[in-house]
Amino acid sequence: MKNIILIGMMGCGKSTIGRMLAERISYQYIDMDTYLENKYHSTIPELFSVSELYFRDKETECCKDMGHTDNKIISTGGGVILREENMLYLKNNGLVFFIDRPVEMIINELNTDHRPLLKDGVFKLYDLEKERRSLYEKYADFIIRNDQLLIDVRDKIISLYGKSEGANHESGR
Ligand SMILES: Nc1ncnc2c1ncn2[C@@H]1O[C@H](COP(=O)(O)OP(=O)(O)OP(=O)(O)O)[C@@H](O)[C@H]1O
Ligand SMILES: O=C(O)C1=C[C@@H](O)[C@@H](O)[C@H](O)C1
Ligand SMILES: [Mg+2]
Repeated sequence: MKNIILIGMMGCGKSTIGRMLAERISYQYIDMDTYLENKYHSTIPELFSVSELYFRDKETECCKDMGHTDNKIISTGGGVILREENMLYLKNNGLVFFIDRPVEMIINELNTDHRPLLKDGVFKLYDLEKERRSLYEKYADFIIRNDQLLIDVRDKIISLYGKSEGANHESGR
């Protein structure tokens, strides 16, 4: 069965929802930011301190790794949509869900430590969202509005995933 890939802005709920999904359907959960930090034995701020390009190249390598897996719940870094190549790897064997949480809600919760792109303040999130929304939408198989109970978001994703994988199964894909 395909991976479930969660994309969206920093702090939109990918990790929280990812862990809830994994527990519910007994899939392994992978947080790509953590995977990347372990793979390269460096923190994200350390990689960014070389350059953003350096970090983005490492991120692409991790997407390539994910393209060879299945039956995983994968939460991605907020900027994964910046390279088409990343999304081709992830979509190779994954169904993509855009977790769409209003920026005002994100700002209430977000801790900006360890987030190089928010070093000038959390309000940079509005600019990032303006730049990135169309990309999240472009790559999403499904858009899930996250302004409701987390458990309802989880169940919606499971239902859409089940229907999609069931349809593929019946058509022999
Ligand atoms: N529907 C919701 N109801 C209540 N709290 C929520 C909801 N969605 C997200 N949150 C809260 O928002 C915060 C950020 O969520 P989370 O860490 O899962 O986001 P993320 O997308 O993984 O962020 P990042 O990977 O950029 O750190 C958490 O405290 C989470 O509990
Ligand atoms: O939105 C982004 O570009 C990022 C989000 C984080 O998850 C990390 O992947 C990193 O801090 C970059
Ligand atoms: Mg996360």
